[in-house]
Amino acid sequence: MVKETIRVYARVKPLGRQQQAGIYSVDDNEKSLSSLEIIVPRDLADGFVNNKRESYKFKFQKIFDQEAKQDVVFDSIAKPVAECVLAGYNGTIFAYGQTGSGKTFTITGGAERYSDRGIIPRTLSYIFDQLQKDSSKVYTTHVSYLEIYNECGYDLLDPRHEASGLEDLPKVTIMEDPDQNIHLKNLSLQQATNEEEALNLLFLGDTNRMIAETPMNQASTRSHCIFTIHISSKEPGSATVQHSKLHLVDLAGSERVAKTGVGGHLLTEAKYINLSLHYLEQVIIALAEKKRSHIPYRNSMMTSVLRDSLGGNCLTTMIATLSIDKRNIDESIATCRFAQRVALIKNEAVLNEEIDPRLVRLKKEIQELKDELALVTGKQRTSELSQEELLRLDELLETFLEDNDPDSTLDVGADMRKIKYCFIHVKVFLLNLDGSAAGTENKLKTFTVEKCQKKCNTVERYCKGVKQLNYILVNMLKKEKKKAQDALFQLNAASACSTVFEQSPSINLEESQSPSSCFSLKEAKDFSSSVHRLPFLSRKTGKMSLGCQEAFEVFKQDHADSITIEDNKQLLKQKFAEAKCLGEKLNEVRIKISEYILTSFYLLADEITAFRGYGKRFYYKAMFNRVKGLKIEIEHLQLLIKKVKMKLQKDFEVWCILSYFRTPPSSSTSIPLTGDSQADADILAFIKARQNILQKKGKSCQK
Ligand SMILES: Nc1ncnc2c1ncn2[C@@H]1O[C@H](COP(=O)(O)OP(=O)(O)OP(=O)(O)O)[C@@H](O)[C@H]1O
Repeated sequence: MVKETIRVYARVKPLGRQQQAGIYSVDDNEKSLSSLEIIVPRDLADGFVNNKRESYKFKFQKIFDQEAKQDVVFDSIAKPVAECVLAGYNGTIFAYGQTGSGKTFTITGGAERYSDRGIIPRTLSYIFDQLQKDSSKVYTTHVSYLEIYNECGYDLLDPRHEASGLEDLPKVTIMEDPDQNIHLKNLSLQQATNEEEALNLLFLGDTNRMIAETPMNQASTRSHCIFTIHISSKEPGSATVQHSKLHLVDLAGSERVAKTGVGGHLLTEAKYINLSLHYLEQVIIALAEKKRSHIPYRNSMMTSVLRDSLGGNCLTTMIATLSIDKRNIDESIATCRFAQRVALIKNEAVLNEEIDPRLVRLKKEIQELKDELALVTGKQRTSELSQEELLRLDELLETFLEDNDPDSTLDVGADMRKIKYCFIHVKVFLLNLDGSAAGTENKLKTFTVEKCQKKCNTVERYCKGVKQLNYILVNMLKKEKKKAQDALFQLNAASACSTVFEQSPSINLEESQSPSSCFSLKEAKDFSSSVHRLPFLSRKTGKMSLGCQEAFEVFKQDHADSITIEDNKQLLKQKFAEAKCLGEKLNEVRIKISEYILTSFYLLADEITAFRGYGKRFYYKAMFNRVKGLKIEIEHLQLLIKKVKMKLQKDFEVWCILSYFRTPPSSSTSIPLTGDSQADADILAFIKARQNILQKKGKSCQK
C-alpha cells in the first residue's frame, strides 16, 4: 500500500501580447517544495487604512514557469504516475484553473506543433513503449473518454459515427453496487492494442467534445472531460491479474460567473460547471477535515466518478494552471487556495490484484461437472485413483500386453484418470525396453520385442515379394521388347523383299516357330484396332498398369517420335516464356494507359497528353494481338504433342501384340502372374483374346 497526499503542481501560462503581467515570484526549490508569491498592491482608492493582504504565498511540489515545455511537464508530472499505473496502481492527473489558463493545453496539448503534445498523447506513447519492452507479462489496454456536461455524462468514444452534437452520443449514467463501487453504465471501453489505435480513439473523442464560445475564450471547453487508460496485466501461468486505471482529467474553467459576463443558456451552463466544481471543493474540504466521516461524493457526477481519485485507492496529482495576467490575479489566487487544500488530502493506493476471474469461473465449472458426474455414476470421483482401482488396472494392462491377438483391446471405461494411468504405464514399459527390468516388465518387454520382430519379418517378406515380382515383370518386358525388335527387323527385311502381306496373310515371322504362332503385321494392326485399346494398356480409368507404364517408358525412349516430342516441348517452353514476358509487358502498358486516362480526365484540354494516351493504346493493341497469336501457336503445339503421344501409344500396342503373338500359346502358361489382381486380369483377358483369334485363324486355314 502506498500512502501519499495528493501532489500539487502549478503551471504558469505564457502571457499574451496584450496582457499585462501581475506581480509574482517563484522560489524554485529542487529539494523541498517550491513557493509562488503573488503580490496584489493595495488599491489607494480603498483609503489609507487598508488591511487587505498584499502578498500571497503558496507551496507547490514544483512550479512550471511560462517557459516550461510540454516534455518537461510530462517527465516531472505524468511519467512517475504512468510508471505506478504500469505497476498495478490507480492514478489520476487533473488540471484545475480558470478558463484559458492552459488546462487543455497541458492535458491534451496544442494542435500547432508536434512538440505541443500534451500529457495524454505522451502518456499513451510512454505506456505502449513500456508494454512492448516488457515481455514478462501479457497486457491488455482499453481506453474510455467521458464528458460531463450540465451534470450529464456522454460517451465520447461512441464508435458508430462522429456525433454532430452531444445529444447524439450515448448517455452515461452512474450505478452503485452494494459495496458502494461506482459503475458507469453506457461508457464504452475500447481496446487499443498500440499507440496508434489509442491516439485514434483520443482524436475521435476530441472531435466529439462539446465546444462553445464564451466571451473569455473563443474555444473554451465548458465541460469536464475524463480520458481513462485501463491496463490489465498477467504473468503467463500466474493465477492473479492486475487491473489499474489512469484518469487524465481536464476540468471545466473555474472562474466565477459574474466575471465571465455570460447570460441565458450559457449562464445555466456556467452554473452547472460552477456547481460541480463547488461540490468538488466541498469534497476536498471534507477530506481535509480529519473528523469528517461523511464525504459528499454523490452530490455531483464528477465527484462520484473521481471518488477513488480523491481520498481513495489512487495516486493523484493536481496541476493548477495559472494565468498571471493582471486582470486574472484574483482567479489565480483562488486556484492556488484550492490547490493548497487539495494538497492536504491523503490517498491510500493499493496494488489492484485479483484472482483471474476466468480461473475462478473454470474452477467453478470443474466443480459443477464433478458434481454432475458423481450424480450420474453414483460415485464421488477424487483426483487420485484408489489402491483397489490401481491393482485392477495393472491386471488389465498385463492381460492386454500379453495377449497375442492383435485385435485385443484394453477397456478401462470413460475415466480420464485411468486412461492417463495406462498411457504412463505403457510409456514406462517402452522406455525400459533396453533396460534390464525384471519380472513382468521383462516378460512384457520380450513379448513386445517379439511382436515387433514378427511384424518386421512380415513386412520384409512382403517387400521382397514385391521386388521379385517387379524384377520378373521388367525382365519379361525387356525380353518381349527385344523379340519385337527382332520381329520388326525381319518384317522390314521381308517387305524389302517385296513379300506383300496381302498376298500371304500367314507369313512366318520366324522359321523355327510353330505355324500356330505365325502372325502378320496387318493382322496385328487389325487386332489392335478391333480391340480398340487393349485392357492392360488402357484401363477403364484411362491409365496403364504399373508394369505396362514402365515398359512404355522404355519403349518411348528408343522411339524416333520421342525426339519430336522433346523438340516440341522445348519449343513450347520457349513460347510460354515469350508469352509470359509479353503478358507482363501488356499489364504494364494497361496500368500506364489507365494512368493516362486518369490524367487526361483531369487535363482534358491537354491534347499532348491525350495524344500520348492514344499512342500507348495503339502499342497496347499491337502487343495484345501478338499475345493472342502466341496463344494460338501454343495450343497448336500442345495438340501436336498430344497426337504424337497417341501415335506412340498405338505403336506400343502393336509392338506388344506382335511380340506376344510370336511366342507359342503354350508358353502363356509360363507367364508369371504379377500378383496385382487388375494386371493379372488384363493379362488373362489378353491371352483369351489371342486364343480366340488363333482358333478362328485355324478354322479358316482348315477351310
Ligand atoms: N503553456 C502554454 N504555452 C503556450 N500556449 C499555451 C500554454 N497554455 C495555454 N496556452 C494557449 O492558451 C490558450 C488557452 O489554453 P487552453 O485552451 O488550454 O485553456 P483551458 O484552461 O483549457 O480553457 P478552458 O477552461 O476554456 O478549456 C490556447 O490557445 C493554448 O494554446
